[in-house]
Amino acid sequence: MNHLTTDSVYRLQFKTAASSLESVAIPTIPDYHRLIDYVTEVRRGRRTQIRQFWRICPVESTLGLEIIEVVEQAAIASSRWMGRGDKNTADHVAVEAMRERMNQIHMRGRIVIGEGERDDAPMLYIGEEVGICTHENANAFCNPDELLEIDIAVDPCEGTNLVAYGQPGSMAVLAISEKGGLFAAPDFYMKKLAAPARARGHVDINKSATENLKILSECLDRSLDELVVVVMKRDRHKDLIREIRDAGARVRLISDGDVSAALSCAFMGTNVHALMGIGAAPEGVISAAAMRCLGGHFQGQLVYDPAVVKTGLIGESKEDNIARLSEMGITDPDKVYNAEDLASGETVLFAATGITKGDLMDGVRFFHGGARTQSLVISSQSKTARFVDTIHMFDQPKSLQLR
Ligand SMILES: O=C(COP(=O)(O)O)[C@@H](O)[C@H](O)[C@H](O)[C@H](O)COP(=O)(O)O
Ligand SMILES: [Mn+2]
Ligand SMILES: [Mn+2]
Repeated sequence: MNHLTTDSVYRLQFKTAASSLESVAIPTIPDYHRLIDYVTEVRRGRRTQIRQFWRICPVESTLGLEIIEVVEQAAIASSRWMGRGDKNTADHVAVEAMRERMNQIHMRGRIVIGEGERDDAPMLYIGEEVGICTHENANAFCNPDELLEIDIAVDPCEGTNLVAYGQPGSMAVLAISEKGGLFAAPDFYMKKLAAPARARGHVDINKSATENLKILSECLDRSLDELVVVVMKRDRHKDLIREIRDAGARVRLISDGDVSAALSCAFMGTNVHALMGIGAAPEGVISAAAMRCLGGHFQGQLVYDPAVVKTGLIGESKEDNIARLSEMGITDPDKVYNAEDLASGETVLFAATGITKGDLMDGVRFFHGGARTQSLVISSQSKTARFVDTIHMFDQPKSLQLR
């Protein structure tokens, strides 16, 4: 199935006796007589009784590009509030900009991770439908039934404090998959372990930090003191930080922004070799989406015991938290999720634009009449990680800066 990328493949739509409209991705426009073979092949040998071939069209050819604009617009809006000490506005304007651009895209989207499960957010709330084909009058300009439903996880301003105080590592970010392809993470904390692809499946969240560092050192062919682990600077991580240092590795403390840290693990040259510790679960799913596409290691485990994390997202009682998880269909609260569990869809797309400068992307830079952004778009289908450098012209700029 391929509906999410910009690659030059086609979508064959057909009707069967049992279903109204279905579609499969095909690599080229085939000879008419080969259409049935294609459908059978894609459906892994299940021969399908085609009642009517509907049409062959390019896959959603603009989604990959438009999604870049979604994160770019959110980042630009937020970065106008960089360094102003007002995290709420930096967040709010990013949400507004992201939503506005998203609603211009020819798609049927649904927010599965958004602006808070509990805070009655008016925009990009969980369950909100986005995309032009979800509008009330959509029938006037598109046939919503022809479009695949997609799930979207957003964090329009990941690292609101970082933006407010001009610190590195904030970004506008989202992940997309077909319906059901992203874990609808509750507003809970999550213990996380991210590491480079070479350590994938070797390190394990169930092992101690000391054991994982030894494994990491072997997998990466580095001595322990050549390893750098990112940990969020929180009281809950005091023991973890001591253990990492005692093992001989070095710790890079961050105040916020663990999505950026997880992503950094997947790229050599960032000097980040692991992310350890507890952050928010929704950010865990977004990180997992990127790591799944990049082949990096990511594991997450929900934290529901207030004795482990006392502040923030979760309730006062462990039992209440387990009950809340169970209401959401999470019957094994201790389950360790791999990247493929958290972003299980056949096709996964990840996009981020730096708000402030980070390990992988520059932040938004304004100039007279415009701005320059750097983004990263990762696609599981095309197996690409594209760094996109964009000049935005707001009005008639006096000059365009090359670098
Ligand atoms: O830093 C973060 C804040 O995200 P945002 O609210 O979108 O600006 C995330 O990267 C963390 O994963 C997480 O939200 C944080 O660790 C949880 O909050 P805290 O209680 O401060 O640790
Ligand atoms: Mn966040
Ligand atoms: Mn945020």
